[in-house]
Amino acid sequence: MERGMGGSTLSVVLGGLGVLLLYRMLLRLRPGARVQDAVVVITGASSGLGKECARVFHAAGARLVLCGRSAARLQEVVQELTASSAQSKTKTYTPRTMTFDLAEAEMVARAAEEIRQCYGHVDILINNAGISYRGNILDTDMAVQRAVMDTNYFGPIALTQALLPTMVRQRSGHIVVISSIQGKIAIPYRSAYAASKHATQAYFDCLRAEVESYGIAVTVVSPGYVRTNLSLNAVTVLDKSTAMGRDPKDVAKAVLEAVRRRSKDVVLAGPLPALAVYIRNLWPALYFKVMSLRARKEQRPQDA
Ligand SMILES: NC(=O)C1=CN([C@@H]2O[C@H](COP(=O)(O)OP(=O)(O)OC[C@H]3O[C@@H](n4cnc5c(N)ncnc54)[C@H](OP(=O)(O)O)[C@@H]3O)[C@@H](O)[C@H]2O)C=CC1
Ligand SMILES: CCCCCCCCCCCCCCCC(=O)OCC(=O)COP(=O)(O)O
Repeated sequence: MERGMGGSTLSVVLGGLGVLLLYRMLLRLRPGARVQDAVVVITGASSGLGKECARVFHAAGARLVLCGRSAARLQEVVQELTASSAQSKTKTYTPRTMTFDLAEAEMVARAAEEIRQCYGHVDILINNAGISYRGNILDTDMAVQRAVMDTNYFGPIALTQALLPTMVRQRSGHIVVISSIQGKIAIPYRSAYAASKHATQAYFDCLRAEVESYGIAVTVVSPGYVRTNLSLNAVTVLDKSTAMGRDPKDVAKAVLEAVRRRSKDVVLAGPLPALAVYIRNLWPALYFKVMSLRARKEQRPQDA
């Protein structure tokens, strides 16, 4: 009798898993959202992951608006992309550029207006620009905490809110934000950065629920280390973890795929950081212990 019940529980579980797998396979078979001719705005397009996103979305036939602080560096990207179009079979467009500092609220508002005027609407906004910061909290000025928040959080949400009404009017759109695995777990000596990415995750999770009924999708992408100059720009050395990180080309392809699939939350990290996200939620005491050991290990001699 008992064995019979055990057998039926097992078949219910296996049946459930089978239905789940089938559902996931069917989801994959759905035709992806169209990127050809879509108006795609990418921030931080002058280097690293933003530049690679520009490459893949350009090759997919998107009409790009590339944003950054340096007009010259953005023009270099435009020239590279235009040169690459010669061999392309897809219809491609010469990207437009927009120069502004995300940390300057007034500049963001003006830029949003100009971005809207480029093509009259925006289909996809990729909030990619960001800066890193490493340092212990005792030595970190409030000015630094605010500066990281301005670039990584307030700038992207200001741009998003300024472009949102056009998406609501057109009843379609897609907002992507490049967060970090540090939006889901906090590691020592990254207070400003991890806080800005946690805030990002929370804001865009709220946004997703609020705008779904207007046909607008929201994707939060949380990569682990990516081989770019992010740490170089923050700490003036390219650290080992970043140098051994994922190829930004692969991450950019995953962003394109996430847009096509209208994915909600994408983690692009190795097994250990991915496990850490679960441990943080399921066994916080263990996570805090591991982080405290890590903080001691990385403590600089003068802090000891
Ligand atoms: N590299 C990594 O290991 C990881 C990166 N990420 C995230 O990926 C995103 C891209 O970073 P990544 O490509 O690695 O780093 P890069 O330093 O190569 O690129 C950062 C981009 O952001 C732009 N930017 C920086 N500050 C501002 C500002 N105030 N206003 C406007 N644009 C600005 C820069 O443009 P310019 O200087 O020309 O203005 C640059 O194009 C970031 O959000 C980062 O947090 C997430 C996880 C891991
Ligand atoms: C026995 C089970 C133990 C479970 C706990 C495991 C804890 C493992 C911790 C792993 C931490 C990984 C951190 C990865 C951080 C990262 O990839 O950040 C990328 C960035 O966003 C940029 O980082 P930067 O360091 O340059 O600011």
